[in-house]
Amino acid sequence: MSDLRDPAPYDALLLLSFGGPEGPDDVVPFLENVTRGRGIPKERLKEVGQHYFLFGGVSPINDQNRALLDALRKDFAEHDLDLPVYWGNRNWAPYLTDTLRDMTDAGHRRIAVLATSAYASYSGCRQYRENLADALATLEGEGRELPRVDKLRHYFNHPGFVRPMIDGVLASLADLPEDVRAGAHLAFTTHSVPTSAADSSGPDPEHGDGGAYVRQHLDVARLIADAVADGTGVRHPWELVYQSRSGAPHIPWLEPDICDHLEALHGSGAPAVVMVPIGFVSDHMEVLYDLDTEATAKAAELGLPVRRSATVGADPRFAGAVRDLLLERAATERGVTAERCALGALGASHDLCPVGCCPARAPKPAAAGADSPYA
Ligand SMILES: CC1=C(CCC(=O)O)c2cc3nc(cc4[nH]c(cc5[nH]c(cc1n2)c(C)c5CCC(=O)O)c(CCC(=O)O)c4C)C(CCC(=O)O)=C3C
Ligand SMILES: [Fe+2]
Repeated sequence: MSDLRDPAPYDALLLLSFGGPEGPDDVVPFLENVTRGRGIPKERLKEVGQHYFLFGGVSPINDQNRALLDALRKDFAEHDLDLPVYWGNRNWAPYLTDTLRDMTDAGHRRIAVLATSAYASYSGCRQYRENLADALATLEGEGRELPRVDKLRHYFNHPGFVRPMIDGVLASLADLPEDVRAGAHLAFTTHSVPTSAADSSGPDPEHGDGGAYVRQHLDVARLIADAVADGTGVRHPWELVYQSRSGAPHIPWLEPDICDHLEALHGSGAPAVVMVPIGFVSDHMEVLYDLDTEATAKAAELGLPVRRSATVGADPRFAGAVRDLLLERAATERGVTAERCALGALGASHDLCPVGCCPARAPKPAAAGADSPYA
């Protein structure tokens, strides 16, 4: 086996995700897990609970992760990569702490972690690192010898993440009525976060003006828009907009919201819109409710033709990207130089979050970064 196909020092991969309810009885306890200590207004929680109840209390995220696990295992098997893949969540079963305990007891000592969030931000990166630190602290308290966990770098600009989304936009454009297709706008959407969280996202030198969070999304949006122009011969106007705002109304969050944006586009004469959820790795509830239900109803009310393009989900190219990220990091840990695949203007992201990367409002221990209390 050539060096660059060797997973050592890693002996397992952990897929780390958000988790979601699997039935009506799970919805309230799930929301309590998500919002513990986060100061989200009760009204907002009731409203979000309704989104889940509309879908029988089942979030799509768990099945999406099961499909990704299958795709990863298939990809690893096809590439003679003999590495077990586990799954643990922040907010619902299988819980991260339980999975990490199982992994430790199975003898895994060096674990690579893939979070189902592609970009820098407190919610998308440091919060997962805090969850890893919490889980390690629990296992330490139980007297276990701790494994080392390394979080794989951000993959927003990895070709295996970007290319399936380009195909998705091309498919959505082709699905629009021909008379409105050429004039269609592309509305790239991501999760809104407080502007203070956006401004402090990424390493310190990238703070300010939306931080790494906004810059990374703009880079992906531009990449997709350029590739779509190459593919269709039409340069579709595009914008980066936001969705799924929560929090108190007096706190500023990233804007404009997708629904306001659809209204503005309609008012300025745009004939059609493709909504492109670049901020989401798979069809989360935010995609099914906020885009496919709410924003699509808004567009229907306006008489504006819209389509929502596919998320990456379990696309085999994404599974290949995960293998690539893992082998790249493994080589780096062994002191071997590996190619760091990245499209766009920003280059490959760092392996280890530096001190002060995506800071929390209330500092807590976070694993798998330069400020980790663990080895
Ligand atoms: C940046 C970001 C991502 C993308 C990165 C990533 O994927 O990790 C993300 C993902 C997700 N967010 C999710 C669900 C929720 N997020 C909430 C609340 C919040 N999200 C925030 C940010 C993000 N969230 C923020 C700043 C808050 C405010 C409170 C806080 O600062 O923590 C709430 C509380 C109710 C509400 O306020 O909406 C819920 C229920 C689900 C599961 C969906 C499903 O079931 O399919 C997923 C994948
Ligand atoms: Fe969220």
